[in-house]
Amino acid sequence: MNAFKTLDDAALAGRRVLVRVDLNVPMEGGAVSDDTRIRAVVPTIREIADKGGRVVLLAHFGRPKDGPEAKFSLRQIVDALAERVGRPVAFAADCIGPAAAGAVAALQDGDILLLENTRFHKGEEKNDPAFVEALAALGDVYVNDAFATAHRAHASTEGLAHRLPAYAGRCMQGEIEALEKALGSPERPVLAVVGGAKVSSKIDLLENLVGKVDILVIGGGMANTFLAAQGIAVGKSLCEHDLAETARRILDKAKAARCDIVLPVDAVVAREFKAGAENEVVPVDAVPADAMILDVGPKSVATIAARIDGARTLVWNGPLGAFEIEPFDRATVAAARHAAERTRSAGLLTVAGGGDTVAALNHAGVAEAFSYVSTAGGAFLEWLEGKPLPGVEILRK
Ligand SMILES: Nc1ncnc2c1ncn2[C@@H]1O[C@H](COP(=O)(O)OP(=O)(O)O)[C@@H](O)[C@H]1O
Ligand SMILES: O=C(OP(=O)(O)O)[C@H](O)COP(=O)(O)O
Repeated sequence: MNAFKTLDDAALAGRRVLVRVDLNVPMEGGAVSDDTRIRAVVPTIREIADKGGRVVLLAHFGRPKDGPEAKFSLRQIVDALAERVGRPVAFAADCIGPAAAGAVAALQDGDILLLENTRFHKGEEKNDPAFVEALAALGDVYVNDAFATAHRAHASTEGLAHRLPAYAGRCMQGEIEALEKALGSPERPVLAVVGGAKVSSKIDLLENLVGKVDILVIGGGMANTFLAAQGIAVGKSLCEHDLAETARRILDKAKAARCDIVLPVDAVVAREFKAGAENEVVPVDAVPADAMILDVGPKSVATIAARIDGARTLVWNGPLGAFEIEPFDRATVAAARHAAERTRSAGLLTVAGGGDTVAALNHAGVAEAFSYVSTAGGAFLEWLEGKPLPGVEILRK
């Protein structure tokens, strides 16, 4: 049972409906390379439009630092979105002000409009009341369908719910129901795999996670920070050296909580971040000073596979390597296929999430074989560690 209101409770006909979605999709060569997050919000968009609502979509894209930048523009998503929804989607070059107001005023019942990246305004991440007001002026009703961004207390994910009648969209509703069903009381041992590149925004949550899971495999860019914290030289690898103390604290907490931490013992290193770059496998304590770790090595993959064999539940966020560029996809693909095989043959419960993680599972051809795939990475992990998600909590009020 959900304590929050859903689209079943909302009067939508003739209303301007501000719908927060997560369109933070992976791109390659200017095109959407994995459309999972787009497809996830299509039911909500169509339902609101079919009920006569005027759909005004709010979303972020990437992490722009200083205002508008073409590479972070949602304009590049419009065609892919319109194609998946199967209807025209208009676009406004700003999410507040005259451009947005004009585009919203032009909408007829059932029309769909996407507003430019909310993060082009500093007020978004600050949840600034003036920015919330500017957004709220564009709508009569607020729907949050962005579970993957529900761990952020931003203007479009949290602030608006204070100002307008607020409802959960179908993706948000479905994610929470599915995660509660799958992981409400997970069978042990529970194995978590955490990798990826968002080290600073995800490392803190590992402190609670080690109290919830039996084994934590750390890979990807995240592993480099833990290796460096133990005095291992990681060359030019993606690594947040200033988080060494945090990493050491997490290792201590894990020991106290009897959570096994599994770090890579070998690595695939290269001197260039590009497909087909010359590479070699080295022990993690022999990374050349001018090279970077782009994947975990084969010995580490064998250890991860053995840990998967011993688990009853697997939760996964963050690729083990830079899977977008071959051959640095090998560990992620091998581990994903192994997990999928254990799901089929041994009833392992496999739950994975995150924009790039889902893309990696699709790349490995196993997303369908996992028990459940969430659109969310960081939000999924925070949900798992038992932390209230601001975007969800405000809907429950
Ligand atoms: N060793 C590494 N060095 C650099 N980037 C890495 C490494 N391992 C993984 N990555 C990158 O991490 C990114 C995904 O991280 P993240 O955004 O945290 O995952 P998700 O979107 O699934 O939550 C991918 O683009 C991948 O290339
Ligand atoms: O891609 C996202 O999260 P994820 O990388 O944890 O899956 C969400 O869109 C949130 O993005 P953010 O981590 O820049 O706030």
